[in-house]
Amino acid sequence: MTMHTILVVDDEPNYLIVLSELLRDEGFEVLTAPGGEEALATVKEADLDVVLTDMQMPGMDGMTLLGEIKKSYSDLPVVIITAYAEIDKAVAAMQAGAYSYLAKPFSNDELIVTIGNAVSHYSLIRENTRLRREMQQRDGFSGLVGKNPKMRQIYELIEKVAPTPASVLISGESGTGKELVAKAIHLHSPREAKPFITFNCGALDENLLEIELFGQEKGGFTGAAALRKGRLEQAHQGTLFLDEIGDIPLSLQTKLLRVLQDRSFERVGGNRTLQVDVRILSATVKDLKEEVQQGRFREDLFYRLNVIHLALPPLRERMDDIPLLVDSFLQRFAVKLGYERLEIAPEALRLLINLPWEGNVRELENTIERAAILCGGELIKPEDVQPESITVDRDAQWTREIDILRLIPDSVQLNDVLYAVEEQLLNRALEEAGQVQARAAERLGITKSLLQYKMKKYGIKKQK
Ligand SMILES: Nc1ncnc2c1ncn2[C@@H]1O[C@H](COP(=O)(O)OP(=O)(O)OP(=O)(O)O)[C@@H](O)[C@H]1O
Repeated sequence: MTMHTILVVDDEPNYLIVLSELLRDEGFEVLTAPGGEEALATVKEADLDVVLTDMQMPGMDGMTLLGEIKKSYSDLPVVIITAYAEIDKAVAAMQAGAYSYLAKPFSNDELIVTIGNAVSHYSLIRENTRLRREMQQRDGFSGLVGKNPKMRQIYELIEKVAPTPASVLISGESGTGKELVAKAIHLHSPREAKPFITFNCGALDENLLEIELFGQEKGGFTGAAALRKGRLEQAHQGTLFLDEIGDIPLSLQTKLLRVLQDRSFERVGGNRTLQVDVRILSATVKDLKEEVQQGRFREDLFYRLNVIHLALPPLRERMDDIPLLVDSFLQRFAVKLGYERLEIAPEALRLLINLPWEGNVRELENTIERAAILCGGELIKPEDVQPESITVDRDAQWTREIDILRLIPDSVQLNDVLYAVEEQLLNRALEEAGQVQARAAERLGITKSLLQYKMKKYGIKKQK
């Protein structure tokens, strides 16, 4: 067990001895100071848990010492000892930030309880600060990778809201990690061991959607052959994650609102009212406020879902996280593809850092997976990097019209042909685009950064 250190400050040597002995007997480590100045020097040097000081002392008195300590060590608890007749001074000390006071004469028990409370209070503050610092240094949280300040704020919010029953609305562009965030909230909540059920509100037609979410009674007016429990019931005692909530039809919004209000609902085709214990998380790429204004989304439902709002930043607003994300994907795909080693060449990484990433982290993840396959293991090179937004049209008409092979002499090296063709294509595209690189890249269906990389590779000089 760690020993807690108390600094006792008093100009009366006998009193100092008595207090120190008492506290030592209780297992505290005790340092002493005969006055305010000496005490301040000790505060700066020692790792203290509590300062216990007399109010009245010659030179720097207890009140001034308190003020000085609070300037630099605002969390360190200071307990003031006052004469019973000077209770007004004790009140002033409390207002100035003292943790507590002891009015003379006080009993041993009073002293020990007050100091014990101050020690526990400070330990809690220190633990919180340590956790916060640890969190600030983290590279990720619960499967989410990234240490950009915007992501760190998200981690902090997740930690705060996860233990509560509050409904959380997660917004963000496609591929920003909304589902991962929902899972992290569930995993840090008291419902962690219970089901996490996802329901995609935009996937099916209206009737099927209702059955899928609320279930269906056997027989009833729909004549269903068997009873079917919906996702809502499957999530009982756990978490229901409503993905693409902005797509849920208006007709189902009323029924969902009731679930949010009192956790009650009826299965389709029945009139038995059932109760369910679920926490509701939802996600949207749409601006739900705008949907409310357009009359497509119920305002009361919006407020019920949006008790806490978590807005995920697009990848382009946290480009500094790309190397970390790439690193984690490299590790994942090396294992998945059975490679002993998988790394990325610095030029290839540089290419990735310059792309717009409209598909966010999902697009980056897919790009790395494709590059990992294309490179065949070990090292991803710039030519292996082909983001999703750049697609290859294998059915293009021209490939069927021209017999390219007729133009190529027999027994040539594959790379010689590819390099020659690539170089000529680059030159032609640049010429046709009036040397405007962005336009040339667009004609070729590659990114500007990749074009620049290839120009360097073939020694094609910039004309503009
Ligand atoms: N911060 C992140 N760290 C690691 N992987 C991430 C991160 N964000 C997203 N991903 C990965 O990107 C992919 C997309 O994430 P997810 O499905 O959570 O996004 P989404 O915002 O819910 O997308 P959509 O709106 O299209 O459903 C997943 O494979 C996920 O693992």
